[in-house]
Amino acid sequence: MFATRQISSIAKRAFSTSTSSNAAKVAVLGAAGGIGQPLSLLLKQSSLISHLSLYDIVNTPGVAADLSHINSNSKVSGHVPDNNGLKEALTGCDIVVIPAGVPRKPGMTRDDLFNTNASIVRDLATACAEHCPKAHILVIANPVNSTVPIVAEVFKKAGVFDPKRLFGVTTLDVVRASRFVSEVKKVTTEEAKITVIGGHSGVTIVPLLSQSGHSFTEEEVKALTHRIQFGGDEVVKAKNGTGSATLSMAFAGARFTNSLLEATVAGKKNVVEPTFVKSEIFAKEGVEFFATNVELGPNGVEKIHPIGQVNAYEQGLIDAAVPELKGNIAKGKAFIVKA
Ligand SMILES: NC(=O)C1=CN([C@@H]2O[C@H](COP(=O)(O)OP(=O)(O)OC[C@H]3O[C@@H](n4cnc5c(N)ncnc54)[C@H](O)[C@@H]3O)[C@@H](O)[C@H]2O)C=CC1
Ligand SMILES: O=C([O-])CC(=O)C(=O)O
Repeated sequence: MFATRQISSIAKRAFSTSTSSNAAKVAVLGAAGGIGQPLSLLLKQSSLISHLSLYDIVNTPGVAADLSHINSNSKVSGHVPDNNGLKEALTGCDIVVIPAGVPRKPGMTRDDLFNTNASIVRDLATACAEHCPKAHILVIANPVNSTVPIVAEVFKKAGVFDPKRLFGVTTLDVVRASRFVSEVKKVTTEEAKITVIGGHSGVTIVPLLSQSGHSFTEEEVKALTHRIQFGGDEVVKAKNGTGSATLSMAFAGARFTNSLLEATVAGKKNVVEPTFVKSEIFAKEGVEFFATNVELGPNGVEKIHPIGQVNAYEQGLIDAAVPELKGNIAKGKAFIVKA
């Protein structure tokens, strides 16, 4: 009893109270986890964040106390479920980033996480729809191809869905693609900007190497495509049962969040990031969400870029991705819209 009361009073405490009006309240849900902690550390460095609100079912008071000693200008608060912790974490939020959920172990697919993560994401989305219905929602929790449709359906049910404000975070795929291509072509990562489209699992990850400006042998294309599609598996295998990518994901999640902050809070123009959003590109094939490069603006999605020119090999990859994506999206949707 004493311990619970003590934790909740610490949990509600906000630290380092300087704020700026030209900055946003950003919540990280799952903030005490493998991704959540380094992501929160990276976001603590942003001058475009006035309040960093950390929520998890455990340990956020400690994470918040620790981060609050960093002398950047944002306030940090830590919240756990006690005493309306989720409501306090979310109220007034401009951006909510969701890395809450279990990671893979070797031998699992991302879809194997559905049974556990679907309900976690549904419940967090329900709270967002109630307490910060206008916030931009950035979904990291896997399987992204299904968790993004889950958030959409929860928001639709609550009558507050704005497709311009819902993003599946696929940034890690382009981060990996850039790094892997830079290694093969012996160029800097700035010189290796790779478009990746589709979704975020296996064959739904479609790198468009032909658009990079580099030339590749057929073997290079096949090897790079496979490595980009299954880069997550490399980390899962190397971590040997202790989780999946956390540090590179935190880097990628911070990159996307910072880009969105630049577009929404700082008014920067021509901010483009790849992301899995509601899109017309394959809507006729029954694929409601699709990742392409997206221009971000003050209200979130400003303009969805078309796929552009692809070669026959890439067209084959797209043809394999579309039915898989369709199934993943339908599964997420059906979890909320019961027949
Ligand atoms: N989109 C992407 O590119 C990537 C996605 N991921 C996914 O991100 C998710 C998180 O991965 P890790 O941080 O490594 O896992 P983790 O297990 O280290 O951390 C997850 C955190 O979520 C918290 N959590 C669980 N249920 C919660 C709830 N109802 N409310 C709030 N917090 C809750 C846990 O307490 C834990 O602190 C996984 O689903 C993983 O597959 C991982 C890497 C890349
Ligand atoms: O592979 C996983 O399960 C985590 C993930 O999404 C990634 O690293 O791309």
